[in-house]
Amino acid sequence: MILTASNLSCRRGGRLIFRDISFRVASGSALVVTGDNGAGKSSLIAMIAGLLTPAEGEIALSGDPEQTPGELIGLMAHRDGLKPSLTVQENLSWARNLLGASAMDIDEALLAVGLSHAIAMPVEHLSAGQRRRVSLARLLSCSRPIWLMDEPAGALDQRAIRGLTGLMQRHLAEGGIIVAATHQPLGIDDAQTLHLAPPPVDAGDEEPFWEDDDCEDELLMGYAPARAGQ
Ligand SMILES: Nc1ncnc2c1ncn2[C@@H]1O[C@H](COP(=O)(O)OP(=O)(O)OP(=O)(O)O)[C@@H](O)[C@H]1O
Repeated sequence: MILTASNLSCRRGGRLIFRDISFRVASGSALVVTGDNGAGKSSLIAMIAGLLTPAEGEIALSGDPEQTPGELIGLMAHRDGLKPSLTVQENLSWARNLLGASAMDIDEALLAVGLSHAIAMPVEHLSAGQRRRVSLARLLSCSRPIWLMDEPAGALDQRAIRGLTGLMQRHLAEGGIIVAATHQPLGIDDAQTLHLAPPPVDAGDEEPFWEDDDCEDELLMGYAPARAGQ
C-alpha cells in the first residue's frame, strides 16, 4: 500500500495555509510532520483523513481496490471522540464494532498502554494523558493499517512517550503506515520528515509580538517583582 500526496494546497477561512506539498509513504514507513502553531499540520491530517478538501492537488491510496480509504484509516485526532460517560471498555468495544477488530483484544491493548487498571472507569474520570492512552489503545485494537496521529505524544509523560514510540515501531514492522503531526521528537527510526513552513503573513497582519525586539524587555518589566522602595 502506498499513500501519495501530490502538490497539495490548503486554504482555510480564505487564507492560504500551505501550498505545493508532496510526499509518498509506503507500507512499513512513517511520515513525521512538523511546523509552527498554525502551519497546517492538523489540516493536513484532516485532508488525508478525507475530512477536508485540498484547494489544489490530490491524495491517492494504492493497494486493495476493494477497500476504501475510510476502511483503512485510523485517526487519533486532537479531539479524541471518546464518549465521556461510557467506560474505557465500552468505548473500545463500540469502536471495534464500528471500525472492525484487530488481532489485539481490548485487554491486550490496555496492557500495552499501561491502562489495564482503568478498564471499568468512565472516560470522564480519566486524566488528559490517560485519555490519550485510551485513544492509542483504540488504534491498537481496531483493524486500521493507516494511522493518522495528531500530536500523539500530547499530555503523555516521558515513559508513556517511549511506550508510544515502541507501539508505533511495531505497527510499522507489521506493514502499517503512519503519518504523525508533532511538536516533539517521536523517535521513529527512518521516518521521513515534512516541515510545514509558517503560513505567509498577509499584508496588513501585525508581526507576532515575539518578533519585536523590545518585547523581551516589556515582558521582563511586566513580570518583574516590585522591589521594596520602588
Ligand atoms: N475551521 C477553520 N476555519 C478557518 N480557519 C481555520 C479553521 N481551522 C483551522 N483554521 C486555521 O488554519 C490554520 C492551520 O491550523 P492547523 O490547526 O492545521 O495548524 P497546526 O499546524 O495543526 O497548529 P498547532 O501546532 O497549533 O496544532 C490556522 O491558522 C487556523 O486558524
